[in-house]
Amino acid sequence: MTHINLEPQGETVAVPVHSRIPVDTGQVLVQARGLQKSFYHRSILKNVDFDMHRGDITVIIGKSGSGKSTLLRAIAGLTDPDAGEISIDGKTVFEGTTRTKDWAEASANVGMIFQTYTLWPHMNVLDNLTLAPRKTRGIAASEAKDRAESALDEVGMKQHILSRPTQLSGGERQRVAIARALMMKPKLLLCDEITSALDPPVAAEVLDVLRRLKEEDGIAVALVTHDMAFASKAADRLVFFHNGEIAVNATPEEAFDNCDNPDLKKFVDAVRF
Ligand SMILES: Nc1ncnc2c1ncn2[C@@H]1O[C@H](COP(=O)(O)OP(=O)(O)OP(=O)(O)O)[C@@H](O)[C@H]1O
Repeated sequence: MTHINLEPQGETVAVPVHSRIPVDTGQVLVQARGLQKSFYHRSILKNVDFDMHRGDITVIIGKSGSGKSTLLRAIAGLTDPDAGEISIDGKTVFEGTTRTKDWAEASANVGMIFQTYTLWPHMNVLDNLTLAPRKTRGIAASEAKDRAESALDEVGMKQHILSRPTQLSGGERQRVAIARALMMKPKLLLCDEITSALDPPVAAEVLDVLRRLKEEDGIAVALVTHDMAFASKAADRLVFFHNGEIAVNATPEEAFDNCDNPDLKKFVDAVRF
């Protein structure tokens, strides 16, 4: 069995890559323990333990269908696991098979962004950003507008506040989608293949936005991607998903250079460039 360092910071402790992650009460923002999810009797998440730390970008890689999006959707509250526990910012939001009383409040800390932007084409950028906070979170129109301006400023898109999504490039749309996710001032962003449709230089600009958010605001980011070059540039931690399990959780250097996990090596060779 491969041994790698699973400690996010501090001492080096070699543990088997398939072992459970010890509970970490330091800078941990998300803790998922023992997550299980099946679709039509097919097990997609098999006892997954997963942590996200403040100010870290965690990149999740793995074959198509291995369960990466299902994990993000479970953390975002878009898919209920069949078993396990999820806590966000110290509050248990999901336990066993049910959402806890803290779920609604804690879910405001989570922003999710998708490959397809999911922006309303008939609304301008301002309305795209303010609609949900006003309608579902009861935020006043003036406050929502202030937040939208500040979020668009963070991603360098303030000058497009009155544009429609159809007038924007793919990279600009994705930056608007990030701004929309920032409207509720989240502590974590879950990004599902958000650069897959973008050219490499545009993907790099989006990555710069995420880096700035992590560095300036301490936002924790989880990024699902198939792009190994992007993964190695972006990641503080790299999680390799294999058949519904986390096979490797390591720094990129450990994962790429020292890890002798044959499945990861095969995957890296298959998708690299
Ligand atoms: N709502 C659903 N109903 C039925 N099956 C589902 C559902 N959501 C996901 N699945 C199945 O679960 C498996 C894992 O899906 P998931 O999207 O998590 O994989 P992934 O690793 O993100 O894949 P990809 O890289 O292709 O996006 C797939 O076989 C998928 O078809």
